[in-house]
Amino acid sequence: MVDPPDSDVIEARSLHHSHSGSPALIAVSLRTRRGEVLAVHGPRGSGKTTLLRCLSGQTVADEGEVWFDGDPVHTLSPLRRERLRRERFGWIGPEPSLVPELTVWENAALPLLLNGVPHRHAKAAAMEWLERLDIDGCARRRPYGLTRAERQRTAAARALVGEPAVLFADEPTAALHRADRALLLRTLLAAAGSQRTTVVLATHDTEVAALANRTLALVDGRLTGSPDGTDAEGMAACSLSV
Ligand SMILES: Nc1ncnc2c1ncn2[C@@H]1O[C@H](COP(=O)(O)OP(=O)(O)OP(=O)(O)O)[C@@H](O)[C@H]1O
Repeated sequence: MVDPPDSDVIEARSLHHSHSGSPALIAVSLRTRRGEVLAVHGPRGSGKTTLLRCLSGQTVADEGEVWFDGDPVHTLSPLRRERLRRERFGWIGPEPSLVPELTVWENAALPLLLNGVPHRHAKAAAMEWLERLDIDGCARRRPYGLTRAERQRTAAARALVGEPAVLFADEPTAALHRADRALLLRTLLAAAGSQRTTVVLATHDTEVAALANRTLALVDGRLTGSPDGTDAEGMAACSLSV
């Protein structure tokens, strides 16, 4: 076996994955570094969601390896992978999937509450993120009746509240208007900078991908260009005007 990586937060080695016999990922290898924003850019159906699910341990690829901070993810039991996801990773998808019975702050605090953090601390942390996302005014409401942008901001707070080592963001702004996109992206990227959270951002939007430190292009399940993604330098130049 090849030595485990030491300084990379996430490393994927030669991932292959098929859905019902149809290949979605073909020999995908990549590395992330702590605190960087890595965009995986590709058209619809190119395999971005499948890749993020494999990297985050939601799916075990048919072949290949995923490592997190020097430890294998692909060999963990489903229970250990679930725990890893809950404790070290955050996830935000294109559609805000909130628990309808819980209030906005309870939804945002959920990862902490599930990890046994005392109620008072969990609420304070959730309120802080809701404030950063300018949705604290809705904290006591339930998701029903909120706009899609408000629900997505709540989902973003939930993804960030546990200060994850890695935030997986799968088309997080695809369903939002331009102004809402800017706030969400600004907050995600600021969080990455302030708490050294690594962000793996899947997007079909070149403007969004341009905000990342590095961009990898995924086409028909294959990464094009180098696995180190030396093809793009984004963040410093970005205007965050998306
Ligand atoms: N559960 C599934 N069952 C069967 N095929 C699937 C499944 N999930 C994805 N696929 C197929 O695998 C390929 C890659 O899909 P994936 O969702 O990973 O791509 P994507 O780049 O995230 O696309 P999108 O931006 O539309 O979400 C597509 O051809 C898709 O139709």
